[in-house]
Amino acid sequence: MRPMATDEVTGRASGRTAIEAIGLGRRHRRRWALRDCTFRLPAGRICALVGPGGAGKTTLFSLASGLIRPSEGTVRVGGAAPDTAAGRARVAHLTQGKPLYPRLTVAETLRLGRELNPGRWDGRCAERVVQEGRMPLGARVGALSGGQRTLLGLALAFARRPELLLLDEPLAGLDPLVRHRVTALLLAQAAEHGTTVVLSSDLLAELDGVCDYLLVLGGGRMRLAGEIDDVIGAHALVLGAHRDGALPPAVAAHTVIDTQTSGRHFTAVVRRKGAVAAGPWETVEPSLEELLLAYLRAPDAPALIAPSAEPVSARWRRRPGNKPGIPGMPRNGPPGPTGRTGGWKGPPGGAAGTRYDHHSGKGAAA
Ligand SMILES: Nc1ncnc2c1ncn2[C@@H]1O[C@H](COP(=O)(O)OP(=O)(O)OP(=O)(O)O)[C@@H](O)[C@H]1O
Repeated sequence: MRPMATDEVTGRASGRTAIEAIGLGRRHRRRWALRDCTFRLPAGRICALVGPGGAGKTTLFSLASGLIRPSEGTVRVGGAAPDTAAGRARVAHLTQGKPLYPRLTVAETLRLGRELNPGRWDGRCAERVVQEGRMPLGARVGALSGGQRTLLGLALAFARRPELLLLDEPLAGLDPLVRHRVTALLLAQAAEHGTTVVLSSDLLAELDGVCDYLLVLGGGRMRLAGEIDDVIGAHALVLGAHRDGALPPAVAAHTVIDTQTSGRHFTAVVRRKGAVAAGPWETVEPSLEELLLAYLRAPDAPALIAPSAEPVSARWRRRPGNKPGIPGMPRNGPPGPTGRTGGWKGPPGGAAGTRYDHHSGKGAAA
């Protein structure tokens, strides 16, 4: 089950934009941490930011929260530059180290949060999150568990009532039960306040139940962007027997992202060019984890930016040399009744033919 609040709360129907990056890049000396990064994140989504170590996730967060400035290109949060007062008011950023003062108590930390955020501090919200973590108000921050520190960081972030919450590896190092509590709280708070959340994580399997939007970075560039359902629907997982290591021509005719072989059997993740032809193989829909692993194993696979993730601002349309639409993808249209732009349904040919049953690991007729 994917999360979601109603369209009214999330702003889907209005087609609002949480983040828009155009040609965004950041260089450290001669090395690019992020390069030519162009995407849009619609407001109201719970978005997974995925990529291998060093892909540029932290750099993207730091640019979107105004901690650092771009070396090239632009990024806007809710239409404002991140390093302006309007931008800062919209964004809360929980960095990987969750910087908290270990000598302060929980109560002192919340008081400091209120003093640093005059006029926009929801103390009740902060206290509710702290209660959820069952942490005594008099406890020193340095004595809290990792999960409690994460919840305290989230309490400070939510109490600022941001439109956009950036969470860098919030689940790292937490045990499964605490991860479950943290994500449940996060989803409940985001739904209640209509907050857009971007969450980086290596826990690929767990993202599936939490997020409805996907950004995948690799080598400092955006490689996949779009609604998780749309991105998954554009691919197929094909399982069968190979002949001398070669995929059947009807399978190889699609854009092969990754192939794994075991004995005489292959498993291939392909980006479909229409429906995968029937044959002596099984075609199912990949799980999010299978899709992400395929892209992480194949750093040179072509990028896929779904229409909903294509910038919509005039700055993008006016950009010199910009052609309408991102190469290889259909053009963005106005938001439809569900807020989806352009009504993109993935490549022609409908669904992959069968759906993957994640519990049995088998394909089932759609
Ligand atoms: N301040 C800096 N000075 C020099 N290089 C940097 C700096 N910050 C980041 N980099 C480099 O930029 C690249 C992207 O780093 P970034 O931290 O954004 O990646 P990441 O995807 O968050 O990685 P991880 O998942 O390991 O945290 C890396 O090669 C990193 O070494």
